[in-house]
Amino acid sequence: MTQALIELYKVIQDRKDSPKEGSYTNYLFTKGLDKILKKVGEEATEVVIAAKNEDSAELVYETADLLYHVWVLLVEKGIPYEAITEELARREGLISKTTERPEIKNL
Ligand SMILES: N=c1c2ncn([C@@H]3O[C@H](COP(=O)(O)OP(=O)(O)OP(=O)(O)O)[C@@H](O)[C@H]3O)c2ncn1[C@@H]1O[C@H](COP(=O)(O)O)[C@@H](O)[C@H]1O
Repeated sequence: MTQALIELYKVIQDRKDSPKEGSYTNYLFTKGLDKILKKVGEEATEVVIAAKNEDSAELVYETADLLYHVWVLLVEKGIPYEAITEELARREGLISKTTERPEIKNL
């Protein structure tokens, strides 16, 4: 899972650095930040709708769409994927500590 997401981020970064004809990713970069933000919002809404419809296949499909568009946003904003993986790892550490100390669970 992590590796697939990292590979996807690298392909998106490569499209930004070396635009490719017919690339949907380059279409988004050409349109700019507002278009990318609109897509992130649309895809997030589609995730919510799929979940409410109890359609697992649709939920998987829309989640993949959302993850892709969020990665496009991060590349556009110049945020490396390591910033996300490190933040998740840091939280994993925090959650372990919280589990060991239930008295701070609600913090
Ligand atoms: N993971 C994705 C991916 N997920 C979703 N999409 C595109 O996101 C769009 C979402 O569909 P919509 O109907 O919401 O949007 P649309 O009507 O096509 O476009 P808009 O006019 O709304 O922008 C579709 O065109 C999908 O093809 C993706 N496009 C590309 N990738 C990956 O990105 C990498 C680079 O792809 P290219 O940029 O196409 O070379 C490759 O690894 C691809 O697999």
